[in-house]
Amino acid sequence: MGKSKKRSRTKALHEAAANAAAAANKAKQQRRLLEDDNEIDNDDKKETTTSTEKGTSTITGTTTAPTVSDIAITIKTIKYLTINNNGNGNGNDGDDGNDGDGDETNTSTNNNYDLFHNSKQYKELRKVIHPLIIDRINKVYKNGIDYRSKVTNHLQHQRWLPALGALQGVKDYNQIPKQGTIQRWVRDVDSVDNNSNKIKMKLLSSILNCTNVTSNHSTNTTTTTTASSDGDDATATAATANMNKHDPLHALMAAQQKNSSSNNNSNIDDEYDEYDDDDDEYDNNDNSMKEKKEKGAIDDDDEDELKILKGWRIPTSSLFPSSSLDDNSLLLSKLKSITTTTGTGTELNTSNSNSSSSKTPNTQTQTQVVYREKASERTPPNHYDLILHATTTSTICETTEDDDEETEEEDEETEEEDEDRIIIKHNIPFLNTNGHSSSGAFVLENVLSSSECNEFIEMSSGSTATSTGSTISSNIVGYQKDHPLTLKEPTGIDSFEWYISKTIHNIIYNRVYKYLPKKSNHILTNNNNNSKSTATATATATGEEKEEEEEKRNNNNSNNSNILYGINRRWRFFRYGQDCVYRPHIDGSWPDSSLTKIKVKKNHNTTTPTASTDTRNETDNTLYEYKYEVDKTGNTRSYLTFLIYLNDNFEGGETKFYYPVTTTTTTTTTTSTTTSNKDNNTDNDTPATATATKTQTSLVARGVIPKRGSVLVFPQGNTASLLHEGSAVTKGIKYVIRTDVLYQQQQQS
Ligand SMILES: O=C(O)CCC(=O)C(=O)O
Ligand SMILES: [Fe+2]
Repeated sequence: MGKSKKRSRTKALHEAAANAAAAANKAKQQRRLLEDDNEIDNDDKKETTTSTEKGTSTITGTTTAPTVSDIAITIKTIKYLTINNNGNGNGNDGDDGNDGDGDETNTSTNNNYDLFHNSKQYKELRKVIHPLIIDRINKVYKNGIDYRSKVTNHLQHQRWLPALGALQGVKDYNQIPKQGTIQRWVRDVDSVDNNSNKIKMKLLSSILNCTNVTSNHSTNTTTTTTASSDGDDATATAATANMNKHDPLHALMAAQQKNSSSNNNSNIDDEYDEYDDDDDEYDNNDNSMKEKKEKGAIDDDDEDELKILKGWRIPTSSLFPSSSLDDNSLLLSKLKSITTTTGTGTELNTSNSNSSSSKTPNTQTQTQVVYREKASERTPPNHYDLILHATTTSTICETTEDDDEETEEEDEETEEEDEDRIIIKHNIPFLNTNGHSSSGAFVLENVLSSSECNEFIEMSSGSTATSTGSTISSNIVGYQKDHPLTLKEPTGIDSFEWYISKTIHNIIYNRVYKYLPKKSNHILTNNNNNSKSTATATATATGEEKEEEEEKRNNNNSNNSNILYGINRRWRFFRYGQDCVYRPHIDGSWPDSSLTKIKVKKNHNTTTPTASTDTRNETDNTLYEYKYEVDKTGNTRSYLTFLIYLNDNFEGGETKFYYPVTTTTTTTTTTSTTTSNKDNNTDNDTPATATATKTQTSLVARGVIPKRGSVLVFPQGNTASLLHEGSAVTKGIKYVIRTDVLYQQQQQS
């Protein structure tokens, strides 16, 4: 590191220390002001809070005087009460004042403040509001400061550095965020300017660090340095090595600790709020970032925040495939039988629709729209409708209220046909070491044959392309563009949503069943607020409301054992064009989806499909309606992502995971202070050693290289918080199917 860098860091430390000292002194002064006024009676004093250890502030009922942070809260509260509410005392409305929710005033001036505290004219007012203040302190402390809402708020306003500070608070106070919250944070961080990649990585890594996956990968390094200088450098090294030099907050904390120990005060909650008071100053505009860099808070010279490792490839195996088995599979014949005879009557698989296989059933399977969500109603709004297709058979007309057209014989067939199939399960080594030992991420090789993959690609590609840019309005199967209104251009990741038939589900499920965990003890939460713009049918409540509902549901269910239920039949086909990337995200947990075929009435007219349901004339002119429902069971949630790779003849396009790795470096520095021994004319070295341990967390990215026909399975949501992306496809086109593995809460007897 250059000398000037070191100097600027030292300067930043001094500044931080000075700021901390000023804050503490100011708080102390205010405390004196309140006490000197004799307005805190003894009872109130007893009710104030004390903090026994960092991060746990409780109402103790002792007579301990307020801590600096109590006072800081008080000060902010008074500011709030006096300035925001004209001193009428109505501020005690449940708003936390300093919770970073944006309500704090920036217009307060020291003049107002001093006037309020010092002037006799406000004495009566001070008396009146004092109980309110105490009440506020108690309230804030009882609930603890919610650093999560601070993070949310800072991220929403693109205040990246304050967000980092608040994230540290979340971690230190062990405030585990909900799944939807983590997902939102990751999404918000995605908008960090690409030029500020360092801060972006830091934020992502901090987010991952404060999830309930507490342990990280970790490495230890021991470095021994011998310096024969005058000792100054060694002292400097030892003094700074204990801090994570990337983190301005750590520097600040260290400075505050130093300061607070001399002030005999070890609890300064405001250490996480260093940047709070001047939010605007730290907004993410280039100037402020530049300024921060100049102040040494962000060090460009330090090691990379993100280490990208070479992609991981499934070890090669010579056991399969058996091509004769592939070409006669029931799955293949089922796929080949699918035609689109509704709507315009366009035949989908012109080359295959007449192909005969020994197992080709006697039925014509058709696709039709079973659910449609208007482009403007999608989350976020899109230029294109969301269309869910399903296959239905035309020759078997059941009168049951069931969408599952298959016969029992077919069910048996699905079990028989895969007896010879060899599937290999590969645990993903880099997600299953150290801290991620319980991530349970794995790849199943050879779930689909090459021909089956090709058939899926052909089937999903359909005969339509949305090159006109208009929303598909027919029943024709085909990929659809994804173009959220917030973006100038489409994402380039086209999608096709298909509610697969029970037979297709059973074929795949039978193949993978024995490799899937049969039980999950995790609390499975639902999150319809998912990243890509694919919303579910029942998404009406807000994200927060849904999270609350979910939490209630989970609380009512003390036994969180969930048993394997099946694969979500709503499949999302994604087609990545050149350079397209599915940006870093954490997959959400989803409820089950179902399609019910309801016999409506006899009708001789042909009907046109409607938005959310579809009607169709069967051969006997019975009218059926297909009702797509989400969360019909009410107790089934997904816990694993199930990603099927349909091809691998492209470049790039890894499924890349980001995970924090903590490196602990112990540096022993030996300094020799040379004293001359005149008597025997030799130099006498008196070595002094200083040992410093430095812990640094950086983000590592490593991809799984797609292999055709294999399935990547990994935990979703906050069960593992696996941050990942579909990396850019650098050449060719990538096809995947994305669905989830569902688990059902066990009924209590
Ligand atoms: O395409 C990939 O490799 C990743 C896709 C993904 O993360 C998703 O669909 O949730
Ligand atoms: Fe994903």
